[in-house]
Amino acid sequence: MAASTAVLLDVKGASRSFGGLKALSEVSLHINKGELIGLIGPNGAGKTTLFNLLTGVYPPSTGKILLNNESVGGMKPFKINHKGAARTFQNIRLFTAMTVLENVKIAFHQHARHSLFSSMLRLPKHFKGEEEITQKAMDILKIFNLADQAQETAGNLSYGNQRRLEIARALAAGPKLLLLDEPAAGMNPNETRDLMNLIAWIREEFDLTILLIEHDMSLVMGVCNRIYVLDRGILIADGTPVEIRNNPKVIEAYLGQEA
Ligand SMILES: Nc1ncnc2c1ncn2[C@@H]1O[C@H](COP(=O)(O)OP(=O)(O)OP(=O)(O)O)[C@@H](O)[C@H]1O
Repeated sequence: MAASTAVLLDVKGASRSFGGLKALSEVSLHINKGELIGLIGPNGAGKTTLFNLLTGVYPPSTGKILLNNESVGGMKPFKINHKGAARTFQNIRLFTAMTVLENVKIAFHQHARHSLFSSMLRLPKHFKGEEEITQKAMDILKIFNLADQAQETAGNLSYGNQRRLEIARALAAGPKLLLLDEPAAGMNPNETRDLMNLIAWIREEFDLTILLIEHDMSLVMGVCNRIYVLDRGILIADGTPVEIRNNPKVIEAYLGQEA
């Protein structure tokens, strides 16, 4: 899909400190609607901190975050989620004792239209809502090839499938912006390739804009339109995959990590 030039996410000079540590310094970046953008950088560069600011886990110490032209910096996570930003976590966060289907349904419930009042009173509208949610959850599980395991306990899924279920849950919120924190971590090369194809596909299918943190460089280079590079809290580069691969600052940051 050709990315339109309308800006969906605009980060202006965002900083975040923890005590004396500046985890992010004056970071400015933007993502246009429909883009698939990579966010890379050595360990401790501030990638997850940026996700945490974008999703309301922490407010920025300074700076602005605009989602669809609306200032969302400092809003509570559920509010930003309702405004259209959903994420997955580096460490998988599922309800491991519940079924695969229940995991997705819970995510839907947070966005269900039927009111708390009708749910409490178990009005007919409630049951209609339940049926609809079950159907929608099953539809998403089908896309992720998890429908056959809908009644399986989530904790029993393979690691790769647990990661896929996390993304399925994030999609239940009907996001415009999907933030994926190392979605392929711990996957084998085949699982990783399948996942990347799936991410490219859901972007089209759900009309998504995606920001992806990933350590696997070939993977980021293969799927992303543009890439931002953080190092020690500072944005040191942005550009196309080819530009980033040849950028001396990026090469130095990564060599510095290995040294
Ligand atoms: N809640 C917190 N309290 C204190 N320090 C924090 C907190 N969150 C992050 N940091 C610090 O901020 C810096 C950036 O961490 P962050 O997790 O954002 O990096 P990262 O690029 O995601 O790293 P990795 O690739 O290792 O996941 C690190 O020095 C980290 O220890």
